[in-house]
This record gives sequence, structure tokens and C-alpha cells, in this order.
Amino acid sequence: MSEPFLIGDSMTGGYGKGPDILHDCTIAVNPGEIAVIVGPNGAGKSTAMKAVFGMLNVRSGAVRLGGEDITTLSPQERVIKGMGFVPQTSNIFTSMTVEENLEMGAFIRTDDFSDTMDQVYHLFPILKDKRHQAAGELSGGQRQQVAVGRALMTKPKVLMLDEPTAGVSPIVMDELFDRIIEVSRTGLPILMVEQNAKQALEIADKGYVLVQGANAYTGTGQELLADPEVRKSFLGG
Ligand SMILES: Nc1ncnc2c1ncn2[C@@H]1O[C@H](COP(=O)(O)OP(=O)(O)OP(=O)(O)O)[C@@H](O)[C@H]1O
Repeated sequence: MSEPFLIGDSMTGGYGKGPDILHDCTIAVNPGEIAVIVGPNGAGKSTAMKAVFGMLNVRSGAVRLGGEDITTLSPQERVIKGMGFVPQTSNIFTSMTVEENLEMGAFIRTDDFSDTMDQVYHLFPILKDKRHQAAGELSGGQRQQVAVGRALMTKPKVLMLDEPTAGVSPIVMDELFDRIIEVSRTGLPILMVEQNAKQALEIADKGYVLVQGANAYTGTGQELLADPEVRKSFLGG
């Protein structure tokens, strides 16, 4: 097996001087794939994403992107390297317009980003309609579209989403997943944390079930959905 495009490899670490939250945890994603991290509340799913993005120090293990060791880089430096990260909360500027949010997303770019903005508006037509409205006036699902669009504006090499469907209705969740699949089909690797384990595994090429900061089960989405142990413990039977 060749090296995955993005890998958090055997990560162990926690917040500041606190106890370890992650224990030898590995997550990875390849171009054209959707990789999904699921698991119970407090399992360390968001922490694993933050570790890959450089928001906490890993005491051991490594993060590699395109074969390059980026373990010691800051989150800002990782953005320059091509990581697009959408955090779970505070992921948009609510007092700015939709379009200003997207422009902010392009802050690292010095080239013309109008093509990318057209792509984002093509992907999320409602954002074009509402481009002059304050992002804080949008619905939950629309705000998540702004957040994903903002990350896409950097033209990332990998997209990381922490619970993109948090707080939205099942219908809006399905719509967001459809858009995420559409983005994935462009070849962009997508790594995401999801509370809606069953629905997320249905669209996952790769699934990671984390328990207490460690890998409990890993497989394709279909394998995990079919695994009796995974079903019983994590998918409600
Ligand atoms: N900023 C922080 N500082 C210290 N500890 C934290 C911090 N954020 C999370 N933790 C701790 O890390 C552990 C894992 O939390 P994390 O948010 O990664 O879990 P999760 O699997 O994403 O949970 P959920 O599904 O509830 O969002 C928890 O015990 C939590 O209290």
C-alpha cells in the first residue's frame, strides 16, 4: 500500500499539559475519497481533526500531506500547504455578507479567485442569491454552505469538515451530503467528523470508528455498516 495523501499517523497527545486524549490514533484520506470519523460523544473525533490541522501538539506520531512531514507546522502554515479546515463552530463571520465571507476565504491567494467563487456559487446556488446578505441572517444549513464555500476559496488540496451537518434537519443534512459528494467527485479528498454515523458511513469510502481516542474499527463505509459489532455498539443495532 502506498502512503495516503493525508495521514495523521499514530497520533498521541492532548490539550496543553492535560492528559492524552488521542492514543496511537491514525486517520487518513486519499484523492476522490470521503473519509468519515465517527464514534460516541467525547471519543476524540474533533480532537483528531484538530491534531491533523495542528491545533494541538502530538507527543508522538506524525502528520504527512502529500508525503511531506508537516507535524511541526502551525495551522496557518498548513493552510498554505493546502489544508482547508471547517471548524465545528464559529466557522463564518456573521456580520459580513456571504460574498465577503467567501472573499475572506481567498485571503491567502494572490491570483484571480473569481473562477473559484463561480464554482462555489454553482455548487451552492442559494449563496449566490443571498450574496449581499449578512451571513448571520442565513439558516443553519446555509451557514454551513458558507463555511464550506469559504474553505473551498483557498483552493485546498484536502478539505476537512468537523460536523458539517451539526444542528440541521435530516433533509438539509441529505442536501449537504449530496454537495459533499459532488465536491469529492472533483477529486478533492474530504475528511470529516460526523455525529450522524449511519448516514455518514453510507457516503464514506473509508470509515474510522474512534473510541476513547483510539481506532476501534476501520473499513470501507459499507464494511462498517455491515459489521454486527459496529451496528450493535454505534449504529443503534
Ligand atoms: N479545548 C480543550 N481543552 C481540553 N480538553 C478538551 C478540549 N476539547 C475537547 N477536550 C476533551 O477531549 C475529549 C474528546 O473531545 P472531542 O471534542 O474531541 O470529542 P468528540 O468525539 O468530537 O465528541 P462530540 O461528538 O461530543 O463532539 C473530551 O474528554 C473533551 O473534554
